[in-house]
Amino acid sequence: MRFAKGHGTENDFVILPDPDGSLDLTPAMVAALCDRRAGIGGDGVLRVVRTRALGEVLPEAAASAASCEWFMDYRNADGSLAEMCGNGVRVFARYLIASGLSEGTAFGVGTRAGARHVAIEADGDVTVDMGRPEILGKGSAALADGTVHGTRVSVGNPHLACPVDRPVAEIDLTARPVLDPADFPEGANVEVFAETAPGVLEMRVYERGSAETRSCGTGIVAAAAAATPPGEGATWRVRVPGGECIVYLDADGARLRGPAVILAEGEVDEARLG
Ligand SMILES: N[C@@H](CCC[C@H](N)C(=O)O)C(=O)O
Repeated sequence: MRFAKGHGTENDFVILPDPDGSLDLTPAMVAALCDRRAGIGGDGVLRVVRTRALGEVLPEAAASAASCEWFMDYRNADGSLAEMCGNGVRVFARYLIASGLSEGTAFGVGTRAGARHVAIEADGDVTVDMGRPEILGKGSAALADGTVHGTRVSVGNPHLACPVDRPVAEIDLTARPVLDPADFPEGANVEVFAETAPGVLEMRVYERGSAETRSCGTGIVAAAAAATPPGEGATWRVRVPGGECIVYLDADGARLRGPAVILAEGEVDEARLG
């Protein structure tokens, strides 16, 4: 099986080219590929499939994905599906260009949250139109060292973005946050963030279906949206353990700008996985 390995601010992915949708990608196979000792290692898998070959009925909310030639089939490291991945979609775009599957500097990528428009910037960064973050109300999560309170935000996928009044580095994110299932029937990604300078957020994240990761693009947008007064626009630099992204928020929604790297390509023997 061909694969590539890439990352966006150290949120890392195993990329599986499957243009015609012939790969039977099971949750066990995803978990084995993402295993950092017995597999390739990654926070998730990006299956690169033509939208017309996806073999999955998309919900109404994702109907716009049908207009895109390529679909990002995102799987978390535990094999579960996710609607969107903000770092993943930048890396996916970089892969399409590097492998000659797409041309030009602007195109759409299909996701389970709908079409996402990407633009390759002159300096190599990728900017993604992330849609309008939906503010859904308040929520809380029990972490290993206490309870955090924040804002429930949908960026296509579910988030709880929690402002904290101490350095984010001090927060214990070793255990899976306990959430109220009434608030989050599908689970959620939990961000803790603090404004450390005007226009600058420091953030860490515990990702649904993975664990603490070095970055989460949708989480970065969720934190930026939660930190912005309702009805206002803003530009935030969001620093995460794996680097930095910029979020532009205005009446049209959110754009996420950041790096995307493909660093290796090769072949993996399925028979030796997990
Ligand atoms: N790392 C991603 C988000 C991946 C999906 C997430 N774990 C979920 O289950 O919703 C990002 O960069 O947005």
